[in-house]
Amino acid sequence: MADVPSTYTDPVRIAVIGGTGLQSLPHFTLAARLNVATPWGHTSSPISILHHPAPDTGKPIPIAFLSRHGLHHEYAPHEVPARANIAALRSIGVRSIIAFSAVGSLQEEVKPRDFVVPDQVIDRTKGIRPFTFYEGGMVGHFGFGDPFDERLATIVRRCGHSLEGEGVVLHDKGTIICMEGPQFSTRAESNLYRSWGGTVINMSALPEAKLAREAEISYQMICMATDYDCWHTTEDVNVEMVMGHMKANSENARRFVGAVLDELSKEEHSDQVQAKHYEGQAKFAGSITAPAGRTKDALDKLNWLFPGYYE
Ligand SMILES: CSC[C@H]1O[C@H](OP(=O)(O)O)[C@H](O)[C@@H]1O
Ligand SMILES: Nc1ncnc2[nH]cnc12
Repeated sequence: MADVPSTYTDPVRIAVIGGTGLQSLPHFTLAARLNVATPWGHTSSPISILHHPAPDTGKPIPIAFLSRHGLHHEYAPHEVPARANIAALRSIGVRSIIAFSAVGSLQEEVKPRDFVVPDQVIDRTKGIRPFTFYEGGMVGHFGFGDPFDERLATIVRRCGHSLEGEGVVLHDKGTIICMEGPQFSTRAESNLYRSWGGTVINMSALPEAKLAREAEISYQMICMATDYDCWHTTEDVNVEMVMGHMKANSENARRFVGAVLDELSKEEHSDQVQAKHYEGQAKFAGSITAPAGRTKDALDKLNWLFPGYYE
């Protein structure tokens, strides 16, 4: 462990944020382990740089891996330093994130161990988590009609379907209810979310997805159902249940993520992986504050994230 490099000079374009029960990607070669300090503090775990052979050229492609809740699951959902995580990933070059999440199912047809590639989110966090890079003297407004990147989702879905019949069941769309936690929902809440059309529920899609959008990073969550929350006739959700299903299906989760990384490592996805379609958006979205109203503190922080964007 001690001789793993603590720096990595090439840009790293693709990252995986691992969630509950997916705290590492053991089948990859560890090339470096980075501790990145950002103006928003430290990341929830060191960033592992993993080498992954591109299927078309055999060339090693670097992948960044970050554990959302820390190496030992020590950060509760509301304590995850999401701004530091996203800022640190952007600072090493990341422009595409595959984020993994263990979720409760709000619909009968989404069974425990099924995968969902969601396309919508309903925000049920309570405003206690820092949720933007733009504050304290710089205002930014970003479109969030589609909270995930549909182009990335298309690739992810194709990879998931290619594994179907080998233990992977995939639902192509779904609305995540992102609740505050750390307590699970009441039965009344769970039924309310079902009536709203919620497909699955977690505690971590937000602010992660919002911050990725502000950072011009293409972001898609892959969810794996671990329980039926508390609306179903089966046993109410508990941690043992979540961890049990995650453990039992972790090999499929890793195969799914591995297939996505294989695909994204191909040269043909180079523009997508670099999120060329988002490039420069923050420059305009964040220019609403006239220079006279910008504070040095806000400018310093945002110029760390986007060198040269703002004066
Ligand atoms: C341990 S159950 C609740 C916990 O699991 C999910 O974590 P993640 O999204 O990081 O996989 C959920 O969001 C909660 O944080
Ligand atoms: N029922 C549930 N509610 C919120 N987050 C979850 N993560 C896994 N199961 C969950």
